[in-house]
Amino acid sequence: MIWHDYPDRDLLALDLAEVLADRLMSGLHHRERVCLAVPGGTSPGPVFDALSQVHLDWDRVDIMLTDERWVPEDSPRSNTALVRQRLLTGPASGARMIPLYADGARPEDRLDDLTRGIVPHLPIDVLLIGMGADMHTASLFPGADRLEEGLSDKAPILLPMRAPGAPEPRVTLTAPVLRGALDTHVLIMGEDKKTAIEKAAKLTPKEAPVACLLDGANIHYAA
Ligand SMILES: O=C1O[C@H](COP(=O)(O)O)[C@@H](O)[C@H](O)[C@H]1O
Repeated sequence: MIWHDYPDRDLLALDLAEVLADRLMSGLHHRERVCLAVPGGTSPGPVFDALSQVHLDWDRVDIMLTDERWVPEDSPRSNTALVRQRLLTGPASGARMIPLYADGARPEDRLDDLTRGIVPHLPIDVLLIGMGADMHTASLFPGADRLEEGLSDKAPILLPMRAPGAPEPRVTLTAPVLRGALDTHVLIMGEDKKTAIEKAAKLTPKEAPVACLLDGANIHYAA
């Protein structure tokens, strides 16, 4: 882990947005298009606000979520809605969003379509990812029904996931896809998450799923 401490959450958001923008720009020097994967949940909003205002060639950026809750876009729990409202706005509105949700009663109904949409954009160039205090990352939750499959080196790209700690079914990128990212940034805020990530570094991914991607990852932290 490469640890980056920030004096407060506002500075973290501004500085991390700058780091991500730099990495995207350097990717765009070498490739026609770059892929940025981002988390949902409560933490990344301020980073999205800052990143969306940066002037770069957003028309050449593909954005996908690390995971999605199986809820329609008008739900306050939709990660897709968060990205549309806070990241795909201003200069960044030129970016293309790769869907991780489609109409269907269950994630299984649309998994193949969603996977087909993701494949051409891999590997992820820049990965921003979150973590819950229970050490889940993306929607790889401790105790989830398909966690073992999601952590396996042979995992498919995308898996449905159901877990005691998740109020609705999920879809999630799996460990090999997340580990395959060229550049990884974990965003954590609050003492409870600091304690959790330090603990996770000493556990197996089955016990602490975030452990599957900590090797060489940049951890961005503010209390
Ligand atoms: O449910 C989710 O939780 C994690 C952590 O979210 P936070 O609210 O504690 O920041 C998030 O990374 C993931 O994308 C999301 O679906």
